[in-house]
Amino acid sequence: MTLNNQQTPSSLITIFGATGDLAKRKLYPSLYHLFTKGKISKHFAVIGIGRREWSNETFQEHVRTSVHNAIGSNENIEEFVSHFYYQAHDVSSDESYRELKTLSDQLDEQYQLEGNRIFYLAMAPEFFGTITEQLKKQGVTDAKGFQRLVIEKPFGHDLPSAEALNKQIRESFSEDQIYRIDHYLGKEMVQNIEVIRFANAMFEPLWNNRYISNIQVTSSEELGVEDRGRYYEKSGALRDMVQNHLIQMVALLAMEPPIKLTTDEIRSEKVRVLRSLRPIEGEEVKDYFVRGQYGPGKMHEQAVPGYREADNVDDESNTETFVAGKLMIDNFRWAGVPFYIRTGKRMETKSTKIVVQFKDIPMNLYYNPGKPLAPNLLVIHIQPEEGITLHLNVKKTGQDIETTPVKLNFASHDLDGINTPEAYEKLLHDCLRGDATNFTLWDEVKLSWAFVDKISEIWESTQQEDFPNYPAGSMGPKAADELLDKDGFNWWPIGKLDVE
Ligand SMILES: NC(=O)C1=CN([C@@H]2O[C@H](COP(=O)(O)OP(=O)(O)OC[C@H]3O[C@@H](n4cnc5c(N)ncnc54)[C@H](OP(=O)(O)O)[C@@H]3O)[C@@H](O)[C@H]2O)C=CC1
Ligand SMILES: O=C1O[C@H](COP(=O)(O)O)[C@@H](O)[C@H](O)[C@H]1O
Repeated sequence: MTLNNQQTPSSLITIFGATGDLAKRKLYPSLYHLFTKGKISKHFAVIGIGRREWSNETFQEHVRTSVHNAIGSNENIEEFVSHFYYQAHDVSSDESYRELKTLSDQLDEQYQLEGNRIFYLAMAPEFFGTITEQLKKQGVTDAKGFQRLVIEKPFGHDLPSAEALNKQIRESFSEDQIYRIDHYLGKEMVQNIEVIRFANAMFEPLWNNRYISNIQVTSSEELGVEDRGRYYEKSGALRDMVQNHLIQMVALLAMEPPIKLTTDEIRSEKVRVLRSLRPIEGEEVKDYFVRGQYGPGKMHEQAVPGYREADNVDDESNTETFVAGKLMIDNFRWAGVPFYIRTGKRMETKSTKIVVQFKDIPMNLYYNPGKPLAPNLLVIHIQPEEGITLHLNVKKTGQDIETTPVKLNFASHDLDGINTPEAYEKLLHDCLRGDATNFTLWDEVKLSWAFVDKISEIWESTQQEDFPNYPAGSMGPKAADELLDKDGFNWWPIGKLDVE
C-alpha cells in the first residue's frame, strides 16, 4: 500500500556501506532533512553496516559530521543521531546476519517499528546477491511489516550480468519489494516533465512528430573522473550515464499519457517507449553515436590533467568520458524525430537541460533573408537551476514589422520560495511510503541494457585512435556537432536560466 505524502511510516533502515562515500554525502543528510521536516516517523532506527570496527558512538559522530558538512545546521541533531546503531559486519559471514537479526528484532521492539524494514545496499554490486540471499536465509526479513530492498547503481555491467543479478535478488525479494535507484528520477525538474506535458493544454497537442523537429537532452559535468578510475575504466560514460539517467529522461519525454498516475501505469508507458527504441548496431553505431575522451585542458582558468593521467586509468585507455547519440523512437508519435543525447565529464559547465525544438511554422510572413525566424524552443532546466524557458517571437517595438526572439522564464524556486529537496531525500521518502514510481522496473533496466550493449560491443572491440579528442573545459569532440549538423540541426546552448 502506498501512503500519502503526509503519512510517516515507522521503519528500520539498514544501510550496507554505512561508512562509505554515498552514505556520508547523500543518505545521512537526506534522512536528516526528512526528520527535521517531520516526514519520517519518530518510530525509526538506522543500522549502519561496514567492515570497520566502529562503536555506535563513532558511527553517530560520523553521521553528525556528515550532516553538518552537508547542511551546516545542527537543529535536533542529538535526537536524530540517537536513532543510529552500528554493526561491523562481513557480508559473507552467516554469523554477521544472525547478529543483524538479533539487533533488528531488538530495535523493532524498542522503537515500535512494526516489523517494517528497508535494506539499502550502498555497496559495490558484486555483494548484492550474497547480501540478499543471506538476509533471507538468516531470517532478517522474517518480520511482520514491509520488507523493501533499495539497490544502488550500477545494476549490472551489461544485460547478461544484470539478468544474473536480478535472478539472484529475486530469489529473496519480489519485484514489488525492489527499489532500483536512478537518482535522476528524484530530481524535481525530471519529475516535472510529466506535469509540463500532461497538465498543459498548450503542450500536449503539439507533443509529436507533426510539431516537434528534435529534442536534445544534455547532462554535462565539470568534474573529471576524480578517484573513481577503477570503476570508470570498466564503465565509461555510456554505462555510467546513458544506460540509466539519459535513457530514463528520454522515456519520460516520449511516453504516452498514462491512463492513471499509478506506478504500474507510468512504468508500463515508459517500457513501451524503450521497446520502440530503434536498435543501433554494427556499422550503424558510428552514424548514430559519437564517443569522446577528455585530454588536458583548463577549467575556470586552472590547468587540469587529462583522463589518462588519473589514478587507476590506463595510459592508453579506450574508455569514453563523453557520449553523444541520436535515438529514434519508432512509433506513431515520434517517427522521424531525433532525440539527441549528450553527456560528458570535464565539460565547460555543469548543466542538465532538455531542449524541445518545435518545427518552423508553415509559411513565414515575416521572412527577412538576413534574419530568419528563430524556432520556438521549450527548455527544461533540470540543474543546477530549476525551471523552464519558452522561446517565442514577438514584434520588435517600433514602426517596422520586424520580429525579435523573447524568452519567458519560470524558475522553480519562484513558486515555493524554497530550495527543492535533494533527489535522494525524495527517493528515500518515496521508499518509506511504498511508492516505487520513481524507481526503475526490471523491464526498463533490461531494455536499456539491450540497447546500450550493442553500442559498447562495437566500441570495446575497436580502439578509438583519436582519443583524447576533446580538451577538458570544452563541449566535447567536434564529431558531436557534426552528428546534428548532418541532420540540419545544432546543439542549443545550455546556458543559464536568465532570471533575476
Ligand atoms: N558515491 C557516490 O556518489 C555514488 C555511489 N553509487 C553507488 O553506491 C555504492 C557505494 O558507493 P560508495 O559509497 O561511493 O562506495 P565506498 O567505497 O565509499 O564505500 C563502500 C562501503 O562498502 C563497505 N564494504 C566494502 N566491502 C565490504 C564487506 N565485505 N563487508 C561489509 N562492508 C563492506 C565499506 O565498508 P568499510 O569501508 O568499513 O570496509 C563502505 O562502507 C556503489 O554501488 C556505487 O556505485 C551510486 C551513485 C553515486
Ligand atoms: O550516477 C552518476 O551521476 C553523477 C552525476 O549526477 P548529478 O546528479 O551530479 O548530475 C556522475 O558524476 C556519476 O559519474 C554517475 O555515476
